[in-house]
Amino acid sequence: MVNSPLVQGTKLARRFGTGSTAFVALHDTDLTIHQGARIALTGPSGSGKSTVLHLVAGLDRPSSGILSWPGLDNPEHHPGLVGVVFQSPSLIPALDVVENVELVSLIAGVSPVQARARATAALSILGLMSLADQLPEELSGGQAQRVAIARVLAGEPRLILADEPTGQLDRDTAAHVLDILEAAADSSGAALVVATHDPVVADRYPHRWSIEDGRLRTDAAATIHTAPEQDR
Ligand SMILES: Nc1ncnc2c1ncn2[C@@H]1O[C@H](COP(=O)(O)OP(=O)(O)OP(=O)(O)O)[C@@H](O)[C@H]1O
Repeated sequence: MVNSPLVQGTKLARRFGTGSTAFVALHDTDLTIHQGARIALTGPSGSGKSTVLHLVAGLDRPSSGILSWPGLDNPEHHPGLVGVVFQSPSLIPALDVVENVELVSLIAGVSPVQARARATAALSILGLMSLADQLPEELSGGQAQRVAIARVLAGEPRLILADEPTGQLDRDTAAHVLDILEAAADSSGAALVVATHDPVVADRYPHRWSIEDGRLRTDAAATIHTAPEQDR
């Protein structure tokens, strides 16, 4: 359901190291991502964008704070519900496109027949079936990134996190990849958070989170705020 909370973070923080060399990559932060939200996460290099995405994706654990999934029956667990698109598509070279896309389902224990059906559906929805038999080395950078998005869609995510998904692409190709990313989110009803340096990319989304030195800021319409200064 749109507008009900999907993910909530309470006083999330990430510190690296200990003692005098400790580094705070994310200061205490409360956040909410609503079902179906569209959010751009902007900030300079090293500001903490990937840190935020990795925590929400469950790829990293907060040093303190709690991440929960109130929109799910069991709010503590979210396996397979988050799809992550990285700057580099990271396709497996020995597998063709449809095999790359179905792999995530196979690893999750889905039957081979159903995994192939999910992969074919994802490629069809995104208009990529013509690439199904190609090997990654035969794809352009933009095509490979679109296949990586199909791979995320085949996992049937409730949330898609994209970390500089167009950072290696020219403007026109980037726009095409973002169209595909948004189509994937629309078709699955997933919320979408896109981390980017690029204001043109950020302007595509109605909500804006910005981060500097591990401190998140937002516009009034967005769904995230940092803790008061005295709490940091
Ligand atoms: N494993 C780690 N150990 C120590 N410091 C780290 C580690 N991972 C990230 N950092 C630091 O945390 C800060 C935030 O890094 P992060 O990768 O989140 O930034 P970013 O905004 O995504 O940068 P970029 O846009 O360049 O990808 C940086 O100063 C980085 O050096």
